[in-house]
Amino acid sequence: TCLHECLQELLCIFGTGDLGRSLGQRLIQAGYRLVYGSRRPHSCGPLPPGTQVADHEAAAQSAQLIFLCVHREHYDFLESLTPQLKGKVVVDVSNNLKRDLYPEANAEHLQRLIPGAHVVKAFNTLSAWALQNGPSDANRQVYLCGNRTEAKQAVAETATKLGFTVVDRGSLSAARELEDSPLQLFPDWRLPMRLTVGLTAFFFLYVVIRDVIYAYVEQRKDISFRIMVSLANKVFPIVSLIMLSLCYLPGIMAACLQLSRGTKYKRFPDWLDRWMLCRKQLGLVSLAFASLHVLYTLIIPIRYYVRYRLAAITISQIRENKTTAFDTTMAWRTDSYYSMGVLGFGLFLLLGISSLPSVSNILSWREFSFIQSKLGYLTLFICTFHTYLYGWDKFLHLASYKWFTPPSYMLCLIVPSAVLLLKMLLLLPCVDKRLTRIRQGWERADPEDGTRKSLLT
Ligand SMILES: NC(=O)C1=CN([C@@H]2O[C@H](COP(=O)(O)OP(=O)(O)OC[C@H]3O[C@@H](n4cnc5c(N)ncnc54)[C@H](OP(=O)(O)O)[C@@H]3O)[C@@H](O)[C@H]2O)C=CC1
Ligand SMILES: [Fe+3]
Repeated sequence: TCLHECLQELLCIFGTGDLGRSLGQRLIQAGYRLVYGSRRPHSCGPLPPGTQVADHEAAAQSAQLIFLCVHREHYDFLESLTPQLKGKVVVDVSNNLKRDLYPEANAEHLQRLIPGAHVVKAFNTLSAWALQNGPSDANRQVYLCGNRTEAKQAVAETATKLGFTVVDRGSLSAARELEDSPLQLFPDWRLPMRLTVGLTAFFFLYVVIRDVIYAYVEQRKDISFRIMVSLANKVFPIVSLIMLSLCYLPGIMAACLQLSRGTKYKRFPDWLDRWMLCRKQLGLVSLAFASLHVLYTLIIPIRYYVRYRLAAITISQIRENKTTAFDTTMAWRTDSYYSMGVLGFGLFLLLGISSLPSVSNILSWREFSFIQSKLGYLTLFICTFHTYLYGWDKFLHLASYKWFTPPSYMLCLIVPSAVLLLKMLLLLPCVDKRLTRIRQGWERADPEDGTRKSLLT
């Protein structure tokens, strides 16, 4: 048994709660020997088979590596264990319920409590559930940080044996960041979401006032039922088209900045940087709204209101014994409008698919930028054209401007039209040549001046 015991390292876990049990089970499966340290070693419920349990003192004494699976609020009891913990590696796995709950990171607080021990922060980004199920593709990484390299190495070795990939994040001062990371709520999505909500609210109010309230005030007609489908199907494509243009606007602005500065070695303003970094999210929201537009359009024929109107028109024509003549222009107009919509949406799907990491990873940089830039502008152009076709001849009719306001789709066309116009200006041979020279660094390259290169190459 001595050989057996000497080969298998003995580890210790403080705390017999959810995480303590799950972690223990994994450690046993990986071939470690394990002793739990508990306040009540004789009544702590079922533990993974093959483990021992002792009081904190005895457990700490017997192992070199101790996982602390106890909430931060209860750390105080460790102070009395100072002699047993001297020189030991103590792993802090704790998380907080909220950001900035304490002035100090849990792991740093722990290191101050037991200065003789080597504290390593690790495993906190995994859940007890993930540990129990073993590492899966989506949850393979263990982040760790600590002040002592040997201590980190010991923890990294254990994590590797459990099948995780270890990412070293540096000294214990990185603990705060590691503790904050499970509490993050889609940080990259904040700006795009605010924009989406703002634009949606604005255009919704706009169409409610302009369509529903206007009809009520001017003609005493209640068409509020239109909010559910008709108005929704105005707001979604409008927001989608604006968001798609907003994807491409920062790139154009960056090019204009570079042109006016005559160099690429100068940092962009912060807001532009942040805007560029959320282009993917802007595009995805836009794609989601475009899909909604497609679905809403598909249900138009089964709407009660539409079927009622169609039947009413047909019946009145039968009664009056009349037939309306076939209008070829109308056929051309509606068909090209639908066709552009379908084409635009198809290209848009392609853009969305190629932005998936598994797809973009197999594309070369040139292929990726061809799809995202060339096909992206083509998508924007087709979707804008689709909207112009929808307006057709209404742009010049005074009757379309109720209360001197343009229809919502005309209002929204301003942004994509401006983006496309600017892009065409940038494609003019003389402008394009100058921009290429700036981006190749041939023109007034002064690296002294700038701290960062542009995101666009
Ligand atoms: N659950 C999860 O998915 C994850 C949890 N964590 C972190 O792991 C730690 C433990 O979480 P979890 O296992 O869920 O919590 P539990 O409440 O399930 O377990 C905590 C354990 O701590 C011990 N304990 C409680 N009070 C005291 C005290 N006053 N003094 C000493 N020991 C005490 C108890 O063990 P005993 O009775 O044997 O002494 C108890 O079982 C937390 O810091 C948490 O943030 C991190 C990532 C994921
Ligand atoms: Fe449309």
